[in-house]
Amino acid sequence: MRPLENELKYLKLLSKQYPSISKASTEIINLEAILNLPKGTEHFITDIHGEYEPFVHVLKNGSGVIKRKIEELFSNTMRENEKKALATLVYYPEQKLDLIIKKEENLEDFYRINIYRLVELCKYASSKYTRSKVRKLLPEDFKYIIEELLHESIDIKHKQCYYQSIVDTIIETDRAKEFIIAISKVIQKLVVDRLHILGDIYDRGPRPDVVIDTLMDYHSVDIQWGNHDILWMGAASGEKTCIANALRISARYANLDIIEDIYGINLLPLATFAMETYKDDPCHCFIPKISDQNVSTKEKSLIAKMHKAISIIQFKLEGEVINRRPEFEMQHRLLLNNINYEENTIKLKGKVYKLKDSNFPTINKNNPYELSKEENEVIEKLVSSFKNSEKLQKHISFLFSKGSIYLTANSNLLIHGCVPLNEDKSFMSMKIQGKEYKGKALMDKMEAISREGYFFKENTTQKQYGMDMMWYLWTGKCSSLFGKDDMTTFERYFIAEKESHKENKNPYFKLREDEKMCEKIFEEFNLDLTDSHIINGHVPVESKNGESPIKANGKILVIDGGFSRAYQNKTGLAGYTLIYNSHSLQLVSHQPFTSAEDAIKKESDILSTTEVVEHKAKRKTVRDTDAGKILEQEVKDLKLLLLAYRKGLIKEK
Ligand SMILES: O=P(O)(O)OC[C@H]1O[C@](O)(COP(=O)(O)O)[C@@H](O)[C@@H]1O
Ligand SMILES: [Mn+2]
Repeated sequence: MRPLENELKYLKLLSKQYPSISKASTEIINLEAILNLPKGTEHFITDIHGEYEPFVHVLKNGSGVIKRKIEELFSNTMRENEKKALATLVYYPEQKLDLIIKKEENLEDFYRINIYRLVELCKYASSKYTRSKVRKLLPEDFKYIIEELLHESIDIKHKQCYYQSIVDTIIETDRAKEFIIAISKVIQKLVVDRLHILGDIYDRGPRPDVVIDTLMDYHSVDIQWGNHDILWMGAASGEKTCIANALRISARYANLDIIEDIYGINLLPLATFAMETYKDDPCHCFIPKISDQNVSTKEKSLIAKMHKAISIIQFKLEGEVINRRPEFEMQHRLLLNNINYEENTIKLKGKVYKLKDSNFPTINKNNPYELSKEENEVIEKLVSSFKNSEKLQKHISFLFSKGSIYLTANSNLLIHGCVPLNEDKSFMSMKIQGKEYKGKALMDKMEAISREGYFFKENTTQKQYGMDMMWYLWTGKCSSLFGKDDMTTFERYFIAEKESHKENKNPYFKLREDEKMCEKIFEEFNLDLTDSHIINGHVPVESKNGESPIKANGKILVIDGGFSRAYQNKTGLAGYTLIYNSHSLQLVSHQPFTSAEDAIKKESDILSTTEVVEHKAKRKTVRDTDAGKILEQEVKDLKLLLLAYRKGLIKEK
């Protein structure tokens, strides 16, 4: 068969890279070899909520994968405590070595034994990758040495001397510490081929910035945005309502100093305004949730005032967005105009409730959504601080570049919250700029618009619309990130009756239990009906009440297990992670983690239980993955090129 004209053009281009039959056929052989290798391990983590310590630990131990490899490799040759020590060395090489160097009497001996063990472990962990892939993961400093050590077999007598001499030289030249650190990091990288973060890096916990810095340093990662992430993305774009919300949550969890110290956002204007405006107000509904005993009563009282000030600013600003975007259909969230400012009550869904707090010194009852002059100044200054925070901008542009609303990866659909559905199982639709969208198309559209909110020029209508969309994604009923009909923030602060706090989850959360519904979703996202899964975070799985994270006969996995300390009493756990290797899909549940310090000093690993969700009858190879599909296409193209060479349609160089 003769290639078509366009095909021939393309093949000529390809021939520049593979100018001869031998070059093209070597590449085919290489690609075929890669296609037959076992699929790399994927690691899924969600809802980190600023809890950097357990997150970093789970990342370092690969959800238990490193421990398992040590177990498999050294089961009969090492004691339990030695295995633990080796694992800790791989997780925290710098810190552990600092401790060891101080107290170890025979350091040389320690180095020799551990370098040997680490090289063996590294060999084992790299066995399913090609040499070229492993080479790419090696640090420049030790690239050559590690490669040599990995590919030498010390059982062969004459090579033993060679191996010994390399190790001796490492120790003699005083490079053992650096070498151990380097090879430990290579092992950490080898056990996870791809990391998926299913959203909610931000809010509630202490250091989301450390989480993002860690991710920026990670060798292979993608992110599915959570509602708390999009909130910060909107805030960094300059959207006032997002800024107010993000600050409100930071005040609620007493994390304001981090905003100042890490992101360099000046909170003085807000603090001064709050102290003046709510001077004699105890702001009792706004006392922050603090577990830290070191925070003084005075500090708490200041945070409560700032918390109230920014909350009122938020409610006013939300009114503005709701009014300028009727297509968001959020008019029912206009609450400030339902307050009876004389009687201190509010009318909601036909019922009158007493307000727990009725001191609103900045609200003009005739125009409750209007910001006071001072409030306006505060928020304008905040907008400028958020936009000019170099570190925040660096973090948020990383979320844009590595992230998306959803991702399909190796036949799995990854979404933080849900696929918005109606009760009748149809996809929920929303009118955007005059056109109806639903299902996959709705998510694609919302993502495209959000990107405009960050990347478009200042003061353009597209940018403003994009920024408003990010706020909608935080709280709107058609948002796949939020997945509820209402966010009852006002009610939670001001009304005692719990019935008013209720937020109804999208029907998806019930319907997803049904396998048929999952199949409909797979179809919508062009995924295979039999082999696919949906992976969600967002809603903590109440495992202590018997809820299972595995739903719809294994088609859905919900892995929000409560990294967030604030939610651990709900779940009874400290988080789930998911591992997808060439043999199986495994769910790992983690017990609370004390601290990195304990993990290093006491070698106390996180206690994790692994459950195999699905065992693959046939081991998955690279050929079965998305990357494999691309490689297969390359092989096909190269075969066509070979044919063209043989027929003389293209000349060899
Ligand atoms: O427990 P908190 O911090 O007060 O937050 C409650 C709010 O958080 C939300 O659950 C959203 O956060 P999540 O994405 O973590 O669920 C809202 O629906 C709710 O109003
Ligand atoms: Mn969430």
